[in-house]
Amino acid sequence: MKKPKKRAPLYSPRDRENLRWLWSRYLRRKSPWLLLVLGMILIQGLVYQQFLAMTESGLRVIFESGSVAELARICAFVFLLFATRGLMSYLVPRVTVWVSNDAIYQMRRDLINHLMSLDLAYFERTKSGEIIQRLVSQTQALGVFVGQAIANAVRDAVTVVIVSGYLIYKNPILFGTAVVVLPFIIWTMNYVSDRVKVTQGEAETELADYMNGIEETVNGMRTVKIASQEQVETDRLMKGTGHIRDLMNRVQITQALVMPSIDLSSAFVYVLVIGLGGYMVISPSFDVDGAGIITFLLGMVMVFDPARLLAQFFGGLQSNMVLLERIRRLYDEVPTIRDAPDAVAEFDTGGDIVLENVSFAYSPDQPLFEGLDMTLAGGKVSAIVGSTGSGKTTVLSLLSRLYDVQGGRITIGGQPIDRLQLRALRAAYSVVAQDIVIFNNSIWENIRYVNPDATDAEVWQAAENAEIAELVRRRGDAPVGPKGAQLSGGQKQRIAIARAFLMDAPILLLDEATSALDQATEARIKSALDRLTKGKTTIVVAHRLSSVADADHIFVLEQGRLVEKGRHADLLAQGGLYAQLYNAQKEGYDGR
Ligand SMILES: Nc1ncnc2c1ncn2[C@@H]1O[C@H](COP(=O)(O)OP(=O)(O)OP(=O)(O)O)[C@@H](O)[C@H]1O
Repeated sequence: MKKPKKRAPLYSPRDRENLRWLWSRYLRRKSPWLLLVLGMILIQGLVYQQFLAMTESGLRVIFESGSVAELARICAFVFLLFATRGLMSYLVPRVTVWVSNDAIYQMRRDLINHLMSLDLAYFERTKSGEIIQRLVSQTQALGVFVGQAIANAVRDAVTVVIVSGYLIYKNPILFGTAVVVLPFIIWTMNYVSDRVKVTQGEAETELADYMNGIEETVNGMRTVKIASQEQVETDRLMKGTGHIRDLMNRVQITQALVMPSIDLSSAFVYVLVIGLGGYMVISPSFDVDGAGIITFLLGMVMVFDPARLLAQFFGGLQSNMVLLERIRRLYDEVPTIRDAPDAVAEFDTGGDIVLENVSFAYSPDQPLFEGLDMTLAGGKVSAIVGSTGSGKTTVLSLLSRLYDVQGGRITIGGQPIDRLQLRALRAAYSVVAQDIVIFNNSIWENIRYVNPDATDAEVWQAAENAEIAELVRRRGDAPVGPKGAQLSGGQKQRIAIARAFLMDAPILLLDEATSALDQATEARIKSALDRLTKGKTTIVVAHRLSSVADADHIFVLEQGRLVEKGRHADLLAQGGLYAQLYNAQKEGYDGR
């Protein structure tokens, strides 16, 4: 048997909570202004009521007394009334747009701050399209909703209430008969709202996927072209485009149902008023005249227009509830990596870095480290080697708390790193990472990024040390393209090395820092790096074992386990994994 479909509540508790959140966080502080808006809207509603009263008097003057002077007075008053309404129509949006734009500004600011505080893991599981969409289009749409839609809806509601009140006062029987269509209107609104809400949710998800797809294609254009996958990418994007078209059609077609149903009900009401109202004028048992009925009909017209807009507003409200929920959900994400309440900024940056019984997994079903112990001696060069995927980069990520250990602890100079202020901890590292982030700016600005307070001389010195000064001179202020697209891999790597020189932090993390350089450049940079690392705690991750042969300590990882440790010569003598890897590479270089 088919289960009866349960209707989702029109405004779920979560919707109500979201609205409360929006109000208390972004709008309440503007309450005096909003009260002013409400006052102006009330005036607009009263203008309509007064207009109806004036019309009725005017009609009586025409039909009964025939006084031209009286008629002129009424006309002047009606003009004044509408001039007042016009002034309010200008002032209301001015205030509401200002209030809403400011609220959206605050919301974007909070979102940006919140995003910055989130863990790296959040960005690894969230599509960037989704984040962009929240910050750009969803907040914008919400702003328009708050600034225009709500103000208009309040104005319409006030008009409906005031004019209806007046009509009830004038002719309750006629009004009571006319509002029998109300349940039909409410039913239509509910039906439309539910459908719009569901479809809007699907459309938002589809849009985020779409944006993400575009971003992936644009960023991966090199691979797309080399693999001749333009058609595949076109098809993929077109599929998303088609989905969005279909979903938007569904949303808008559903919303379009509102208008005809209201038109039909208004036709019903007009016929009723003319029929029943006309009968009341003709019949001697009612004290109603022609002027009263004409005015009543005019009043019904004046009520129906805002009522129709109100119904439309309720249709759109559901979409905005979806947007509000999406934005709000971002706040449900809480950073886990943050300063402990008693975190300290001072610590012995030159001390040993010790991993004690560390366990860590990116996902619970795939543990990487289980009880890893390592001592990376302060002031010395430690190398971490091992086959690909063995966990070398992860060790560096754990040291800088990009992720937190799930068991055991990491200390620097005896101080657990989760007791240190994050800022202070991260400022202790100069990092040359594998994934180098280059901004679409000049090379000079890219180097300076890590230390905006550095002097020109310091930036030049860093560029000289990293063997990139010549390129800086040649390119001048020219931007390097999105993500440094106009640079070679080795050039990007030298920018990263220059940054490390400029940071000049007490601990150096070098993850495959020179892997993209030719041997001559590598040799030159290495001597500069040797000067940089002197006396500093240095941790080097490298595949090319010859480049770490002179490290003070070498740690060999295999699938997250520490399998060997020692100096180069000792490890070779042991004849274990290190010796095997070294000999295999040596054979490769020797071309045998
Ligand atoms: N952000 C991540 N989310 C989930 N799994 C990850 C993530 N980063 C790495 N891994 C997984 O963790 C394991 C260790 O990765 P890691 O990058 O530390 O290895 P590595 O030794 O540095 O490798 P390589 O030499 O290839 O750079 C790998 O199996 C990898 O697939």
